[in-house]
Amino acid sequence: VDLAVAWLGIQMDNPLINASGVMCRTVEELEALRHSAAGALITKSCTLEPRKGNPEPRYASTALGSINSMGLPNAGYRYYLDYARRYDHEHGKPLLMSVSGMSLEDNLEMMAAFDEAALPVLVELNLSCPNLPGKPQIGYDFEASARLLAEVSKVYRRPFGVKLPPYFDPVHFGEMADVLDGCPSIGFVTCINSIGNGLVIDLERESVVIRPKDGLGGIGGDYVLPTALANVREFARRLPGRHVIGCGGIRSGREAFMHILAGATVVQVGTCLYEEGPACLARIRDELVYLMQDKGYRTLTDFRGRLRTL
Ligand SMILES: O=C(O)c1[nH]c(=O)[nH]c(=O)c1Cl
Repeated sequence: VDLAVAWLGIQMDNPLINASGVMCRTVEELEALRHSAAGALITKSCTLEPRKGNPEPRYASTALGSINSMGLPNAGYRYYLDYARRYDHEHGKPLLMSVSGMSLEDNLEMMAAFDEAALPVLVELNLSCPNLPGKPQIGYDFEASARLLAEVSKVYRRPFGVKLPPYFDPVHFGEMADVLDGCPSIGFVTCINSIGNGLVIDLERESVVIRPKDGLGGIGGDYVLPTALANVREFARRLPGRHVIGCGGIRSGREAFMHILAGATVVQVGTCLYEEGPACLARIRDELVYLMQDKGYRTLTDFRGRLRTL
């Protein structure tokens, strides 16, 4: 069995990447990922200036997944750009960079800086952070998304990707696919970000479990798998010439297989990585190999996008 993937000019020996935000905020965390079984790694979404993020507790796990309202804590884009400058792109694993500006101007300033640096990285522009009080998710505003992508394409002259929030209606799948179809620079879409503004309740304490936003936060883990798979399949169908990165609910080789069957080129692991640590990537990789062997598949292309309908 061969798990190799070649896409958008990068080669990965397996399709597993961390989800942006998990185990990727500091150089130490990124180096731990680089030494893990990950096929590639992505940095925490960065902003123009460093941010402390929301007050804690801002992350909690449950039996079925996680809730977070981190508030974009990060070291600022210069820190991640510096890491990318020192990175051994030639011999190391591919490096992806997540960008999540607090405004159009901030996004343009950061993307221009990444363009100027001309590093062999892939940029994932985050349209879907659900945890900035008072700020709507760009990904749910189709005109704002189209404007942002048109402006970014002028300052960042290479293919890049977007991190999308989950959509829940075929009309919205279509409207966002039209926006992305109209932007030739989009080489990939990552589906999905956490399901925004869920509420987890601690029954004993009769209380919420995170401090920000009176307990509201993005939901990840088992809760989101069906929604993640639907978004992967719907965007892969609507954007045949672009890659889809599957993210949401992956905690074993089984869900990784499902995402690829639904059309994902590669997949990202979030909540499971946060809870279990980088060792889960080797476990998931091996589970995927065994599952492919059981099913008689030799490569990912043997089944990618071949989800049967009834
Ligand atoms: O609160 C966060 O930092 C955060 N949390 C998420 O679940 N998704 C995001 O894109 C971001 Cl930016």
